[in-house]
Amino acid sequence: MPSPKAKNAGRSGGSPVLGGLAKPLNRSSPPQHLQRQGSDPTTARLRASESPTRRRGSNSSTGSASGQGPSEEDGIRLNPSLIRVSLSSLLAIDLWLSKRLGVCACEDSSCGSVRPLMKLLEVSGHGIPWLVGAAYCLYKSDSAAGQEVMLNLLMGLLLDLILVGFVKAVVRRRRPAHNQMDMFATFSVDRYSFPSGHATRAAMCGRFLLAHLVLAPPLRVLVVLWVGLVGLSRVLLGRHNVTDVLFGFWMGYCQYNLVEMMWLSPQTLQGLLGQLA
Ligand SMILES: CC(C)=CCC/C(C)=C/CC/C(C)=C/COP(=O)(O)O
Repeated sequence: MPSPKAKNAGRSGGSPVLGGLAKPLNRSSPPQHLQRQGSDPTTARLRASESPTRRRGSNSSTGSASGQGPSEEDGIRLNPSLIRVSLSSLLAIDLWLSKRLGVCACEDSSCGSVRPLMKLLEVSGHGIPWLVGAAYCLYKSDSAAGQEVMLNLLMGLLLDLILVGFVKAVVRRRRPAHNQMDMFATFSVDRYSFPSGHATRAAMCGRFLLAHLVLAPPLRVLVVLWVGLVGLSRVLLGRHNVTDVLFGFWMGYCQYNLVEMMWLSPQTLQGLLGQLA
């Protein structure tokens, strides 16, 4: 039987790639007023090299007066679009992969038969069982160390709900189109998918259990396995994209650090209660 270890006791339309390159390509085409001066494309190109934009380019250290290679200015303009292209590509891969992995999204899906198992994992990472469970253990615990641990777990769970709700409300990323919105007990922000609340909770609670309960090695492995499976089930059920879950894991991991920093010791608690009374 594990015993608690108290802290004090120890979709956009066009191709993203084309979108990113469109601007630099447009810059090289001759301006309209130059084209009007002569139909000869060579003359137009020569006159284009005299335009203020070109002149500025030729003054730069890497210079492109001869029209060879990108200027420094081109480099500066290319970098942000390179970042944008990389992000768009990552997003496209994320959407594609998440759609392919959503094999339990409905009963008719390729792995629809394992959907009940995935939903069981969903319940195991839901906020309500965790809150009720922690409150019950707090009530039943007859040692100060146990009460301290359960109180801090409760605080962590509430903190998780607040932080995830805040990020979801700010980012407002829609859930995947193939998701069936048949989850039980959700808040209004839970129509958004970034980050996965189940993933943050699983990561935070997993770390919490490993740090504060004395568990036999097989049980420790089971906790880590459970965290991973809860995250995987979010994608298989079609509830989330892969990045929602990965970010959720990272956020939950950091949330645990926050819980440790804000750890309520019996002394702090007594002080707080004393101030309230
Ligand atoms: C006492 C109290 C405020 C309880 C609320 C518990 C509750 C309804 C939590 C929501 C859990 C939930 C459905 C999160 C969504 O998880 P995702 O992984 O789909 O983001």
